[in-house]
This record gives sequence, structure tokens and C-alpha cells, in this order.
Amino acid sequence: MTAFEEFGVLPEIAKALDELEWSLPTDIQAESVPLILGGGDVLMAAETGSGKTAAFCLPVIQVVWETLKDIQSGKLAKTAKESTSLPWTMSTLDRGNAIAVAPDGRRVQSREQKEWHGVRCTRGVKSGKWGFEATVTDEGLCRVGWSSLRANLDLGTDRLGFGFGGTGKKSNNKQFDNYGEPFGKSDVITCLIDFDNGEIKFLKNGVDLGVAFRADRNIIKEGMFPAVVLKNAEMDFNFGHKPFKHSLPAGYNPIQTAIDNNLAINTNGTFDETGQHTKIINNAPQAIIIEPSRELAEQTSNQIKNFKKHLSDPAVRELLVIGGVNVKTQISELQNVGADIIVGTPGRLEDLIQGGYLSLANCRFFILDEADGLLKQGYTDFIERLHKQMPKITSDGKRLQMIVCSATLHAFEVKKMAEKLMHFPTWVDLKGEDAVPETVHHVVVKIDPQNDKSWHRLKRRIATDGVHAQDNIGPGYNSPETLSEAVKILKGEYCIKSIDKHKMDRAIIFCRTKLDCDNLEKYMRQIDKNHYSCVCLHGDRKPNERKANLEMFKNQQVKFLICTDVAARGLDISGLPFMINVTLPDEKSNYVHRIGRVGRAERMGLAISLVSSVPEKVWYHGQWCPSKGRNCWNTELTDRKGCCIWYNEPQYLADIEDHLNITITQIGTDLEVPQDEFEGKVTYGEKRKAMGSLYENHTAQMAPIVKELSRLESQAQLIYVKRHLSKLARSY
Ligand SMILES: Nc1ncnc2c1ncn2[C@@H]1O[C@H](COP(=O)(O)OP(=O)(O)OP(=O)(O)O)[C@@H](O)[C@H]1O
Repeated sequence: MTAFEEFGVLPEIAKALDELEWSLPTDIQAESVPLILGGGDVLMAAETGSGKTAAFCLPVIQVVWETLKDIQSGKLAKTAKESTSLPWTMSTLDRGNAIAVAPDGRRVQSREQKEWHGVRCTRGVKSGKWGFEATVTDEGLCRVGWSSLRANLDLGTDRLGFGFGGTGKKSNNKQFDNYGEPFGKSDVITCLIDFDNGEIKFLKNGVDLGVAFRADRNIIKEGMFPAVVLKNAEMDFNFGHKPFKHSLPAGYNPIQTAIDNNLAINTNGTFDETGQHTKIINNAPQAIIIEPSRELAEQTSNQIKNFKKHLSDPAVRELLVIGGVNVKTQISELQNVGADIIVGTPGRLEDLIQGGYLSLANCRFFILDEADGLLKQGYTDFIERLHKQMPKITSDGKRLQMIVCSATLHAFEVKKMAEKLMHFPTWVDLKGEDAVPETVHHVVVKIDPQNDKSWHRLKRRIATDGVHAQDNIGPGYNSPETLSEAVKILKGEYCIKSIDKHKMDRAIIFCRTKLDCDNLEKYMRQIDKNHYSCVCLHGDRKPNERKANLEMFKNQQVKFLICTDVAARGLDISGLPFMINVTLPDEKSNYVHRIGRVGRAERMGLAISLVSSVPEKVWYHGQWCPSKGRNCWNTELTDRKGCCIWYNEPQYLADIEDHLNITITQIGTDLEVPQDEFEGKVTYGEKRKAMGSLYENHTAQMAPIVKELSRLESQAQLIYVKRHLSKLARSY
């Protein structure tokens, strides 16, 4: 049995992992895989390169395959029917689409903040005197009571439903009147119905609040069912499966004891109407994985292909849905071949869903990779819209699982979203804060045009972004504009110097703008197109070119990949030894992601950031820029409706250090990187050799101590034996 199988992974998937020479799960995989297989919502925070992709892909593929297998064998239809026909639980069929019912059917939760969502019980009563208890288990708004099967799920808004709300109002047919008193978290509401007198009343924590409704007998005789409607709230129900907290008034019985003529069955929602999970529908996948960039989506999709390759009968169908690819091909694939797992970017996913080509009706896994990045890019509404359309409980009684991951998950936006959308989520958080892996050596070098005046006399230099084209600048000036231009020129030089100094033959280089990338690409090619062979990856390059460039870099046909933050997250380039930040990212979390392109899968990596010591005036084209940056020459500052800002890099560096709670090593302009005090000399791109040698050292260091301990141990034993013997001698 492989180590992965011990964590519950199917042998067929474990075989694929074995072929990839993955012998052990990484820490994040060991913690997350069992949680996801067990049905939980998970927030997965772990360093870059720690194997998060497999941590969610493996269990998702497995559950999807097992579900397909059950559907194929007809087992699912049977279990689904059994689970929803459980007596005296809240129904998974007769409920609003944003209300979750816990697996035992007795706790319900809605995280929808703007709308009410209701649910009814699987059983009801049509004569006699009955009661049940509902306990408020979380803050929020709730209304609980009785309704007939024909009533609106928004309890109390039509003639057929009778509710008592937390604000201290009773309601029927949209008429809200004061009743009893308000209730909230931890309060227990007993709901009572007396068919003989047509009375409905409530107790709060055992105190009788009096008759709330005298109901029309013609209505209640159809059968009345326990019902609740929630707005961002949670309630727990006891129909009599355990002792009530407060005894029922005389003459009333626990509703669960109703039988025969007293009993009514909830027939709302049948499998033929809603139970799509019992059949395979081509365009209704079981899992949606959202990635922030096309490259990352493609990478995840490739990983899935690798992991599932030995799963057959039925095969798991996965589909990549990204922009830049013909949409008609994707639609035809969805309609004709179908997909069980979809990996996509937000734009194209939205198009397919809006167009009705992709249905979320069977979705049971909603996965946000690089979740903080997606939220910061403004996809909050999109994510909420999709979540709203997904059933919170599938008709076979399984809960929608949401999995959210990133190396920088400790962001306000993520916590807010988790509170709103996730149900009882577990944080798998290996460090408790955003952190840089030990395998990444990251340093900064200060670029100071006042100290390093080499920019005065350069014969050949990088083309700059043109921000100072209209300014009076030059070596004779000492203006901020001159220094800003000088920094841009010097950064080109230091980038080349870094490559030469560390004999880099493979590196990813991050620039702030697409224009900066293009300029650096031209400059490197101009110096020596073979020695500095390079390609660009940024949003202005055509999808095919982006793809081809990344492939060329991965296959080592070119040495350098120059990119914007579009490539900051997630890209996994095997054994990449070096990265250079020509400018620090505007968004501090992206520092962690950018430098995390090296030092992955236990290989060592070096990240050098060039940080200007003076302010640099740079482009900043906002929504207001009519050309969105193309050929824009508005060098006014943004507060004057222009398209430039003064970039304060030392401040960005301080923010990053503050966020990571570290001081990043500063190296001199000779770019010499000090040896690591533990690792000694490191070969970047290689696995940590230190593991072996350090261990040997460690053994040598420990040897005299172990010897001394062993001497003391035998001395202690001798003393004990001597004492024991002399004691024995004395007793005889
Ligand atoms: N159990 C394992 N054994 C060996 N290699 C692994 C294992 N798990 C993952 N890897 C490899 O580690 C590398 C990093 O994995 P992955 O891309 O999933 O990292 P990540 O945590 O998602 O990083 P990022 O935060 O940068 O997206 C990949 O090359 C992957 O193939």
C-alpha cells in the first residue's frame, strides 16, 4: 500500500502518483485530503510550491469518480431516495436553494444575507396536538413555525404558513404583528399545533407566549409541517429524537411520535423533478475549479489529466474553459462529450453559464484556487453569483463543498467571503501566517542613482517607459525626474548584472508593466540574443503566443521569461533556480507569489529584488484612461486626472517586510549573496543537498554527547544494582 493510499486515496490514483515518483504526500496534502474526502469545507493556506494543487485535485477526482460509479450502478438513485426519505428531518428537496441541511437533517443554515431561504420537514401532521423544538444556534434572522405543503417556503408570507420571528412578530399572509417577545442565539422555541381547536402557539425557553393563530381548519387539515425561514442564520431542530429541553404543555406530544392518520408525508420535490444527481448530465459538472489566469488553469487541468489517467469505467471527464480559445469548441465539447470537472478562468466561465451552456445544478465542489487573488481582482460578485446558483445539498444528501486555497490566504477579503459562503469550514493552515518557504533565498539590492553614477556614461542602455520624455532630465540635473529616469536605466543594468553574477541560465523576471517587459526583452536581445534568450508573458500578447512562450521557457528553449504579475501566481516550472524582481509588486501578497516561482518541491531558489532608493515616476492607467494605456502620453499624476504615480519602492519593501514579519537580507551592488549559515553553499535549482551533509555533521556533533549520556546511564544502573544488592543483603 502506498503512502497516499494510507490517506484514503484510491489505488488507481495512487498508481498515477507513483509514476510521477511522488512517494509521500506533502504536509498540506496529508492534512487536507482526508478532510475533503470526509465532506468538509476547507481553507487551505500553505507556502508556494507546497503541493496545494494536488491537495484539492486528488480528493475531488476521487469523489467525482465514486459518484459517477454509483450513478452508473444505480446505487445513487437508491441511496438518494433513502436519504431524503429519512423521517423527521428537514427536507433536502423541499427547500430554498441557499439553505444547507446538515447530514443528520436536523440543523439548517443559510449564509445568504439579503434574501430569506426556507425549508420544510419531511413529515408533518394533520390531526392531534403536537410540538417540536427549534434552537437558534447562530446570530441572524429566523422565523419558525408551521406551513402546509402548498405554502411558500418564505414562511408567513401567504395564507398557508404561520411563523414566529426573532424580532418578536408573528406572521401569516404577510401580516406581521407583535407577539411574545424577541428571541436570538441559544433561545429554544417550542412550536405547538392543536388541530382540535385550530390553534398554533409558541413557547420561548419553556414560557408559554399564548395563542398566536387561530387557523382556518380547511387549511390545516391538508397537513402542517415544521418549517423555518432564515436570513444568514442557523437553527437546530428536535422533533422528539431526544428529550426536549422544555417539557411540552399537557396534552401535546412530540411530533415524531405521530403515526397513521395523524401523519402527513412531504411529497414536494421528487427525483424525477430535481434529482439530476442520479443521472449524468453532460453540461452539469460535479466540480468547478476557478483559476486566476489561463496558464494556471491549463496547468491544473494537466495535473488532473495526470492524476486520473488510471481511473476508468467510468472515466472522469475534465474540461478546460479559458478565454483565447474558440468558445464554440468548448460548447460543443460540453454538449457532446460532457464534463465532470471544469477548470476555468472567470470570464469564460461566466459567458458559458450566462449563455445557458453550462449548468451548475449538479455542482458539489466549488474550488477557488488563489482565492485572495481572485477577490482582489474584483471577482467577489461573480463568485457569490455562482455560489448562489449551486445547490447547497445535492439530492443524494451530500453537501456542497467549498475549497479555498492560496499561499496568501490571510487576507480580509478571504475571511469575509468564508464567513458568507462557507459552511463550518476548517482552516488547514500550516504556518498561521503568510510565509516564504525555507527553500527560497530572497534578497534585495538597493538601486541608488545618487551613489552609482554609471548611468551617466552608458553607451548602450535599456529604453525606458517614456514617462520623462517631456521632462528636462540628464546627468547635469539632480531633479526627482532625472533620478527616476536614472533608476529605470540602472535597473536594466542590474538585471543583466544579476544574471551574469549568478551565471543564471534560467530565470523568471518580473516587471511592473507590459511596456517594461517589452523594453527589457528588446534590451536583452539587443545585447546578445543567444546568451540572453528571452520571451515575454503578459496580457497584451496573443493567447497563442503566451502559450508558446511559456512552453519554450518550460522546455528550456529560451533562458528567460519576462512577465507581469499575470504569471505571479501558481506557475510551476520544474527546478527553476532564479527569479528577479525588476520592480516590487504593487500588491504585497504578490511578492510571496512571485518569489515562490522558485524554491518549489524542495528545490532551492534565489530571488533578487531590485529596489529603488529614490521615488520613481511610473505609469498608472486607471479606468479613466481613455486608451487604457495604449500609446497614452498623459504624464500628469492621477490626482490631476493623469496616468502617472510616484512609486515609493522603499515603502513597498517596508510593507512587505511588515506583512511577512521579517527583514529581507540586503546585498551590496556587487550582488554577492552571503552563504546561508545552515545550508552552506547552495546549488540553486537542485534539491537541498544540506539534508544529507547536515545530517552527517549533526551525527558528528552529537557523538560525544551520546557517548557521555551512555556512560552516565551505565553508571546510574551500576549504582542502582549496588544499592539494591546491599538492601537485599541487609534483609537476610
Ligand atoms: N507529494 C508530492 N511529491 C512530490 N512532488 C510533489 C508532491 N506534491 C506536489 N509536488 C510537486 O510540487 C510542485 C509544486 O506543487 P503545486 O504547484 O501544487 O504548489 P502550490 O502549493 O500550488 O504552489 P503555489 O502557491 O505557488 O501555487 C509541483 O511541481 C508538483 O508536481
